[in-house]
Amino acid sequence: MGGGAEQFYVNDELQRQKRSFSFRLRRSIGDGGSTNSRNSNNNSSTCTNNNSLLSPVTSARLEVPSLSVSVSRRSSIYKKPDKDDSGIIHIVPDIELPLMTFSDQYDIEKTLAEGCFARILLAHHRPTNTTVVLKAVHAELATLKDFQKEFHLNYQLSHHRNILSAYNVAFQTKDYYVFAMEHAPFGDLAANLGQHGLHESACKTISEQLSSALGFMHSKNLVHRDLKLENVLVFTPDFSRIKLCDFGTTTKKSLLVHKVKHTWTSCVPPEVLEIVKNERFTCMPASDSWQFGILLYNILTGSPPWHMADWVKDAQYASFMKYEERKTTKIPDNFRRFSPRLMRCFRKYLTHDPEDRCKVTEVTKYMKDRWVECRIATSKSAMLISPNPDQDSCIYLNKREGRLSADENKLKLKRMMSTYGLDNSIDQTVVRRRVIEWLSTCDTNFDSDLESLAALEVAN
Ligand SMILES: Nc1ncnc2c1ncn2[C@@H]1O[C@H](COP(=O)(O)OP(=O)(O)OP(=O)(O)O)[C@@H](O)[C@H]1O
Repeated sequence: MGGGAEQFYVNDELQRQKRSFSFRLRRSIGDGGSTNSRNSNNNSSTCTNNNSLLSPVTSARLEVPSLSVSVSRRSSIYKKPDKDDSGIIHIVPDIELPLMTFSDQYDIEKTLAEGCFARILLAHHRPTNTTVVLKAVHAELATLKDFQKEFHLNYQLSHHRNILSAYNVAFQTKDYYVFAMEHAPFGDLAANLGQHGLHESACKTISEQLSSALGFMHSKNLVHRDLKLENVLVFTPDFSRIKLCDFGTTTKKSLLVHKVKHTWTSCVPPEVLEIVKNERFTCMPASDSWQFGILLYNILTGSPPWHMADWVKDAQYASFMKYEERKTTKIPDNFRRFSPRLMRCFRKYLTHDPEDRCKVTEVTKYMKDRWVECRIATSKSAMLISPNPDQDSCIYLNKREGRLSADENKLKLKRMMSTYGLDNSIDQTVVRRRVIEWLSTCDTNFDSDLESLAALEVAN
């Protein structure tokens, strides 16, 4: 950046794969570093780095790690973390942030969102004629170290196709620490969800991508810690490309942390809910697994399964916990719409004890199964199911039934009854004869009708 505002990095090896405005990936990583968590005044990992890694280049280009290269080719930066967790990704470099104003290089088009700590701005980067999103973190709400850590992790994780790409561009203004990232044209999952959730196939697509992103982070011994609808960005209307964002609370596994502030209580795992204020606890990937389970339920239904994972205060959680611990076989009402296979999956993600919780990638084993069933036809909660004709709901099935002709319905009923050994073949001739006899005893004026019925019988 130097006198200018941006920082650009070069990696000859990846140049071939660069996008239209892409750049080259820097490779040098300093020694030592420090990490602080924005939300947890604790701070847990300690690193320092004296190298200023963001060496400027002269051309005005934005840099983002190429997404078309597989992770395995990313040599030094993405080498598997050592057994002692000293993976290089955990070393947060001290980045010198040049002071500038937004208008030096950007036209701010609009504010996309105001997070708890940051403003998210849609901007046009004039020198490269590129639309970017600027995450402007309030300088009085975050330390420089917090900012450096979030930027560093986001940038380093950008190689995964389901993790938001950050450009290698960071600067500070009078009030903000700022870094640039790609724009998600369809906003976040919360904005795309609707009252009744999404179709099963969309949920499968989302969960597969998200579990892959989180699995990638876990393989680097990183825990996201703030998985929620608002932190999943949508790039295509059919959800075939979604990306995880917001690495402000991401922490190295096994470090001592404080609770994440400013999140939904429904997303807080039970073991974290139990922690008293200011107490610290060990950060484990199992908390991402929990949040993944909550998010999965949320996208399937449109709302979280309970208000908080406290079996004393929350009856819905209490009934799930009883079921999950096999103290009852009664499926909690709000889970009745799901197939046994998906219930098995939920049990693994939403196990009360974090030690027993599955890995975040477990969901991939359930992709071929049916997830939503019509089991709740008689339950009260049936009314909660989406009237959306694409939704796998009883309401939808009933509507569809209504469209079938009476004959088709009779045929279906016959087939179903014979499956259960209830073959009810009725001799129509006998029925008709009985009706004729009965009518003849009722009303002598019915003669003509009787005649026509008798004629019908002969014809049959
Ligand atoms: N690249 C992007 N493209 C489009 N929208 C974005 C992008 N990044 C963030 N947003 C929107 O801004 C919101 C806030 O972003 P982000 O979570 O990064 O900020 P934050 O201050 O860390 O939020 P919080 O701490 O409240 O979760 C997101 O939920 C999303 O709706």
